[in-house]
Amino acid sequence: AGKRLRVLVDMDGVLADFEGGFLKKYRARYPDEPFITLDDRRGFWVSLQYGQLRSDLSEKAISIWESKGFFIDLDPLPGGVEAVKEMARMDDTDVFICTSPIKHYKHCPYEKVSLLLINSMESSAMMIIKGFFLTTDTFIVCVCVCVCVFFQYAWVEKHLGCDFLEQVILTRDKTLIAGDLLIDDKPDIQGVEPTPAWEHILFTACHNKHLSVGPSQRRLLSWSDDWRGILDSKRK
Ligand SMILES: Cc1cn([C@H]2C=C[C@@H](COP(=O)(O)O)O2)c(=O)[nH]c1=O
Repeated sequence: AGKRLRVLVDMDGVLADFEGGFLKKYRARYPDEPFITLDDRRGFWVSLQYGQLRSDLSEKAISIWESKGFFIDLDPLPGGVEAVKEMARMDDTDVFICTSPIKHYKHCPYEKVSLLLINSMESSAMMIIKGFFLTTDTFIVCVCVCVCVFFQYAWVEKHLGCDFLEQVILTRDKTLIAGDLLIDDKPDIQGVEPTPAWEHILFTACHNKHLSVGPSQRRLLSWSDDWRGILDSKRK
């Protein structure tokens, strides 16, 4: 058998409709605040562009994807789940969901919930657990991390099934992950590894579709584009 092909697929913006889900929830939560249409989106970081619109809007934007169930509620992008399932069935092919956990917690509304949780659970076990954390808010941040990360995992289980949880890689540095292809909507994927093993296929999204990319950078315009041809081009 030939060498096994390893495909890394990003979640937000590639399989899950982060931008659409964000705009819907942002407008619902802040109906009187200015917003950026998907056509006007430029640059990967939503928080940055909202901050440029008005400085306080960055934190308001962040609070949206930190809110309960944001990730699990995201709609799948057309054809993504089907494509990943087909890859997983292909001979000599392994596919992993390679996604970054969120990094901001200061607005996580779970702070309130977890504070009640902690104060109510004054059991000995909780006292021991709390003892491990320097302060209660370290513990709160950890609760937030778990909860937010849980919802990112939960999306995979909901749309790809629980067996697929085996294929999830959560990392803030994708350059460390060995694979042949990385399909991701983020134009610049930086990390500690200057020469990552994978070829980055730029998945077209509202925020990057106007970007002119180098001649060597291949794009996948959507999941109805020829992703099978891209995989085949990497098979030895
Ligand atoms: C657009 C945007 C996203 N994020 C978080 C939320 C989910 C992860 C997705 O990262 P990815 O795995 O797509 O590289 O980044 C942010 O933290 N700030 C932002 O402005």
